[in-house]
Amino acid sequence: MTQAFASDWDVPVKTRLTGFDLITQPMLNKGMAFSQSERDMFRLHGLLPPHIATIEEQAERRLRVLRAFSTDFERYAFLRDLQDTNETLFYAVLVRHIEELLPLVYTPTVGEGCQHFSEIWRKPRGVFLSYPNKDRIREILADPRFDRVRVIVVSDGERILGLGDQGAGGMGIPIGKLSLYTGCAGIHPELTLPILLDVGTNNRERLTNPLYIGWRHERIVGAEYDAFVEEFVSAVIERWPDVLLQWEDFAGSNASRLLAKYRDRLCTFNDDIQGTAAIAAGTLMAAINVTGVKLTEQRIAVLGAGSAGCGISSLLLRAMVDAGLSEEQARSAFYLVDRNGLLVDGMEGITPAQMPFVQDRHAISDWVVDEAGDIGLLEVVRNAKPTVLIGVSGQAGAFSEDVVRAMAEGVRHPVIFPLSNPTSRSEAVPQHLMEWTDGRALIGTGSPFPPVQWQGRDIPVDQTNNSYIFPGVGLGVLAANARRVTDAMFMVAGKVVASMSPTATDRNARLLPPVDQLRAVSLAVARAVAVQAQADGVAEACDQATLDRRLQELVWEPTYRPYELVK
Ligand SMILES: NC(=O)C1=CN([C@@H]2O[C@H](COP(=O)(O)OP(=O)(O)OC[C@H]3O[C@@H](n4cnc5c(N)ncnc54)[C@H](O)[C@@H]3O)[C@@H](O)[C@H]2O)C=CC1
Ligand SMILES: CC(=O)C(=O)O
Ligand SMILES: [Mg+2]
Repeated sequence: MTQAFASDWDVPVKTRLTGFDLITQPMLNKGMAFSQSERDMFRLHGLLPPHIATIEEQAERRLRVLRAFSTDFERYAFLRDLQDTNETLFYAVLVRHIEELLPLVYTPTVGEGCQHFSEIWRKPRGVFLSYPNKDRIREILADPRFDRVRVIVVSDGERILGLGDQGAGGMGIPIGKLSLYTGCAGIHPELTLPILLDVGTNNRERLTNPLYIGWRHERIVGAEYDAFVEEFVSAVIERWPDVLLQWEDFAGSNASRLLAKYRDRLCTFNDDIQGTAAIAAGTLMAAINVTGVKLTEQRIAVLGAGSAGCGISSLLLRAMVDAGLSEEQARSAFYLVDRNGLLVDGMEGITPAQMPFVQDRHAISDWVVDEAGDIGLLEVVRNAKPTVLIGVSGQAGAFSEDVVRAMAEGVRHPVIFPLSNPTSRSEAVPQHLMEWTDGRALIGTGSPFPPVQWQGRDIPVDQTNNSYIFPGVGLGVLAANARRVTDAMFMVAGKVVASMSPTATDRNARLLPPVDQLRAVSLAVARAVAVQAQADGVAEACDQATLDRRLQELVWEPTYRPYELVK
């Protein structure tokens, strides 16, 4: 099949496939939308009912079925099946109904999809690199079907959202993330490849489930794990020297280590560290339009000092330094709280990523704490009076009434972002946050929530999720032909989202553009990221017109093109 670009929607797709072979190819199948002449040419008569449908009609039929299911998990399974049957139609439905479908193909329902991946597995999608196949990685990736791949999302399934180790079921995440690359940024599905590094699982439920599809073995760790990942990355570089590799949902200990190891060897980033940082920073910048508290005056408490917590803190620290603070002043504005409480100097087990954010014991020596001297989130909030509270701990309800009321006593407009996914792991429910702060909270959540009701009004809840960032970063990298991904590219991505915030012109408006504008957001992010890549010297310089043309060529619209038979 030839590559489809937006600009050549009327250029015929050339294929040798006919009959059943054609309609069972998800990327080529049009179902009942094959025209009469295509049915003649490709010997499709009898394989399809006689009616000739439009894509709009097909989309409507699928939507009716989707809406008739009683659970979101059934809807997830139905959409996965559609994606594996007729990919163009899947994206046509997704793009037209992004707000309704995003919670199904992505968080929260994708979490359930990963937990039950083995039960609903039907057709192969992407690549499973299982540890017993460690000597066949190059052979597997050599498949000509992957010749056009330009973006990979890879996971080892160990930290799936806030749901922990899902083993091979973690494949749901790379598939879901790449669906957003196409749905939000228009990157053609053929350019994307989901990969699952199946290195075992320590999840007993998965291991003892007779239907489990993965390698039935406990996780390999240490030198064996590192050698496997090294083999994978080397094979990727050899197969696709210019590919963009996105790491997703690796456990904290591996996430930052692997990023540091590989970020100078290929074009790569970790979405949980860097993408999350950009959307948290962008949403905070939008909140500043409302609160009027400058970035340099913010005090930031973060619950969960893992990949996302340290990534967010690092990017915000950089932004504060850019805004005029010294590094030391900026560091002192962060209060990172993990399982053992506030990170303070001298604490055991501090990781390199946490190190810049440990609080000086002397600086907090006058804090009022209980007799045992424990410094948990409540003590931090009472003493530090944070202006911003961010949750990336995966601990449902961790922003308790005590914590939130204490925060609301200390600041006029508490900025509260319970970012953990899926919904069941959110640190707070927005309606409670509104009630406990007398309507003063500015809220952003990782997963979608219904509007909050306050004083007779419905107030939308903004989804502070890296889905506002990574599709656009990917598109920008591809358009610029960037060789590396820099931190500045994420900073600019966050700023672009903030610049598109409705609060930029109306202080009473919501913080983020609504989800149904994700395509426009991704395009704006892509443009800025591509320009930043050039400024950072990781992409060849090109003029704006060239960049715009490349972006236009890359953005695929899910419509059917005419087909031509290759004899
Ligand atoms: N909204 C968004 O776009 C994103 C949300 N997330 C969510 O953030 C959460 C964390 O993700 P990562 O940072 O990648 O995971 P991680 O495993 O690297 O970090 C989680 C941290 O929370 C700490 N933690 C666990 N229980 C705690 C407790 N009771 N009190 C304080 N800290 C505790 C852990 O020790 C760990 O350091 C997940 O639920 C994930 O879904 C992650 C990335 C993006
Ligand atoms: C959104 C995302 O990347 C996560 O929850 O892991
Ligand atoms: Mg993630």
